[in-house]
Formats: sequence, C-alpha cells, structure tokens
Amino acid sequence: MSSLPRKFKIIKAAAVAGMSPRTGGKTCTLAPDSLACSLWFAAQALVGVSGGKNLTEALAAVTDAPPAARAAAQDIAYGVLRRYGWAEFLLVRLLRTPLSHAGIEALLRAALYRLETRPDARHTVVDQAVQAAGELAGSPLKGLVNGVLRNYLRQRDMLLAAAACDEVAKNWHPRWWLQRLQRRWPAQWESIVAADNAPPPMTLRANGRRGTAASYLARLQAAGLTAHLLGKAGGSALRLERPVPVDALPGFFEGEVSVQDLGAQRAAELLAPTAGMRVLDACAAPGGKTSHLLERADLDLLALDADSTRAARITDNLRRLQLSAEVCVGDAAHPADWWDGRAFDAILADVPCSASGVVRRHPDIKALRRESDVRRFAREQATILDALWPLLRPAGRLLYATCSLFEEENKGQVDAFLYRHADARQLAEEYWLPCPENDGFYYALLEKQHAPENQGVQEGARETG
Ligand SMILES: C[S@@+](CC[C@H](N)C(=O)[O-])C[C@H]1O[C@@H](n2cnc3c(N)ncnc32)[C@H](O)[C@@H]1O
Repeated sequence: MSSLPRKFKIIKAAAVAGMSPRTGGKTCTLAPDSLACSLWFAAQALVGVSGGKNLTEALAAVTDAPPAARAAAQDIAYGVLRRYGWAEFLLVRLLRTPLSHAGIEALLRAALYRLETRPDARHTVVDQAVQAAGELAGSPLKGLVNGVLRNYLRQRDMLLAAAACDEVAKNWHPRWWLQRLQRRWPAQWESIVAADNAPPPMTLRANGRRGTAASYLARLQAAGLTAHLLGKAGGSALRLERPVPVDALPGFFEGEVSVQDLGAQRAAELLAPTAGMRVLDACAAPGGKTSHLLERADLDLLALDADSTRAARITDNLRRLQLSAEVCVGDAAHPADWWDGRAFDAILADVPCSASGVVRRHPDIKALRRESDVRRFAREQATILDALWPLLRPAGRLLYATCSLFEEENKGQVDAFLYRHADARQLAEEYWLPCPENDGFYYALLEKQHAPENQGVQEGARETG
C-alpha cells in the first residue's frame, strides 16, 4: 500500500468513505478529511459567489462533499466573504499580473484567510493549498500558489500594515457601503462595521405557548448548554453562549423554541395583533415572524410569499411549532391575484430589502450587492406598500419592516409613503443598529385614519399623468 502512487491512495480514501466528492460536476480526488479538500471546496463555492450565486446556492453545488469537508469549507467560505476586500488587497500586491484562473484566485483568498486564522499551522496551510491548486489547475499553478503564499508570510508585517491603512481592506465592506454608513451614521458607523464583521450570535425565541424564556433557559442548562436571557424582562429571547446545531436544542423538533434574532422578535411585539384578528403577513417566508405572531395570539392569518420554495418553509415551521395559518404563494404587489376582498385588521410588510443590517449572517451580500440595488429595492418596497394599504381596514395597523440600514429603504421610504397617503399616520418608528446582541432592523408602525386619501396628490397625478 505504501508503495502506491499518492494520487491512487487519495482516490482510494474517497472510495472507502463511500463518496466521490464533487462540486458543479467536478470531482475532487483529495483525501476527504484533509485541509486541501476543504480549501478546494471552499474555492469552488467562492467561484460560485463571484459568478453571482448566493453562498447557500454555491455551497449547495458542492453536492457530494463529505460532511467534515463541507463544514470546514463552509467555515472558510464564510470567513473569506466576511473579510471583503482584505485578501484582494493583498493579492494585488503579491501577484505580478492579475490571475486569469478564477479557482486559483479563490483558493489563494481561502488560503490567506486560513493563514491568518490558524497562525499555529501556517506551513501546513501552504502545503495543503498547493495540493488543492494541483487538483484545481494541474501542476503549473502549484508553484505560483506556493510562491504567493510564502511571499505573503515573508512580507506579512508590511502587507498587514498597508492593509490597515486602506479603508476597504481595513473595514471589510465595499467602499460605497462604507460611505453610506458614514453619511447616515457618523457616530455609529464604526461599531456597525465591527458588528457586521463578527460572527453572529445564536439567539432563540422561546415558544410562548409552551413556556417562558426563563423556563426554556432551565431546559438549556439541564442539557448542558450555557445561555442567558436577552432583551426586556418577560420577553421571549435567549442567547446561547456558543452556536449549536438546532438538533442539539431541547424540544426543537417539538416546537418549544425557534432560532430568531432579538431585533426580528420586535416585529410581533410592535404589531401586537390580538386574538381573533385577521392578519396579513405579506412577505412571510420562511415564517419566523409569522410563527411569532401566532405564538402570541390566535389569529386568522394569511402568510403570503412570492417564492414558492421559500413559502414551503413557512408550512414546515408552522407544522413544527404546531401553529396554523393559510399559506399562499403570491405577489404582494398584485393583491387581485390572491386577496378575497376581506379587509385586514393588521398587516406585516417585512419587505425584500438590501439586507445590509444582517450582513454578518449573510456575508456574501458584501460581494453580491451593488449600490444600484438599493434604489431598485426602494422602488419594489414602495410598490408593495401602495398595493397593501387599501387592504387594511380603517383604524387598522401596518408594520413596515426592513433589515436594512440605508435610508431610502427606511425613513425615506416611509416619509414618501406618508406624503402619498393622507390617511396614514405614523405611530412608532424604531431603528435597531447591528451590535453584539442583535442584527440591524428598521420598523415603522402606521395606522389607517378614517380620512379619505389625499385628493390633492391624486388629482395632481391625474393632471400630469
Ligand atoms: C425579509 S424576507 C421575509 C422574512 C420573514 N418575514 C421572516 O421573518 O421569516 C422577505 C421575503 O419577501 C419575499 N418577497 C419578495 N418579493 C415579494 C413580493 N413581491 N411579494 C411577496 N413576497 C415577496 C421573499 O421571497 C422573502 O421571503
């Protein structure tokens, strides 16, 4: 066995594990439990994100990765994307000419990340990255990867000092994004950036129908998990000291608890519908806020989402939590396709947005989002709001929610809405900025007045239109 060529042994290792690790149709013959294999998978996922896929889709393309390699590759890919602009800054200095091989470029970013996060194993990282390069692109590029990484280690202090002076490489966000944060949040942008760049906490919501956050905390402690209560006294939130897979949470499959950020838990508290009310959750998938609303009161609730795959997750969540609602696939901007004409007492409009407040959970957004997307989302949000407003009964309440930090999607959106709709009154507004305890959210609670629509605006629109 020991006299066999190395390649053969590696193929054999994959076969013994009963797997043929592959991604996007490419098969990896590296040992499934090696760092080289994880770097190879991470590089493939990063190439997918560079090509416009979100990270979940890109990782899903890593179809047959053995569980250990998949988990490690996921960890590396998340870390690389979180450090937006950092490895790119270094590579511009370490490469004489830009690389034309996307897989090798992604591999180098993954290896640089790993060199920084595993300083005790730097030589192993270089060696394993070179092996992964051979698998990705054949022998010729192994030397290049080896050279670039060794040069990095030689010049590391100087390169890191330079990166610390570059706005993007230092803050790990696109320049346009940083400028927006600096303009809107001059006193807070640095703490927002710090929160965005840290791994997210795992926050839970105790199902109020089964017990309190305090009683679930006791369940966690009995299971050997450390957590503490979060938010206001009597609330439903708890934070785990260390994230765990959901199947380690006591009673998860029996519906005792859900995973939901503290800021997201504010939606149900603000809308606060009472028993018997007819409620629309207009952008509901995967059903985090839908289920929280239903845990608080028996409601006649319609959960709508435009995406049928995501809408199926609402049903799954409701089943697990033993709650019920009508789930419907439809476009909130076109109620004629799904509305039965019965007015709603309360509407939650948790609209599609830039998701700039939850980037620590979805670091691929940093690479995927363009500044022009913010305006596109704002237009979509305005269309949805205008379409939903007539569905609300007089004195009914609509909660507008985003997980964005950008003003066009938040106060700017709501101010314009109030201008267009004279029968709308704002009751409350809350900004949740990202911090160690919660993600970033914006909420505006609107109430429908009995007064007629703003005739002046409508007539003016008719005259010019
Ligand atoms: C921020 S997420 C909602 C999260 C959800 N409320 C929760 O708490 O679990 C926005 C959702 O809006 C859906 N969506 C996007 N455009 C929509 C539209 N025009 N009509 C209805 N749903 C839409 C997306 O599919 C996505 O599931």
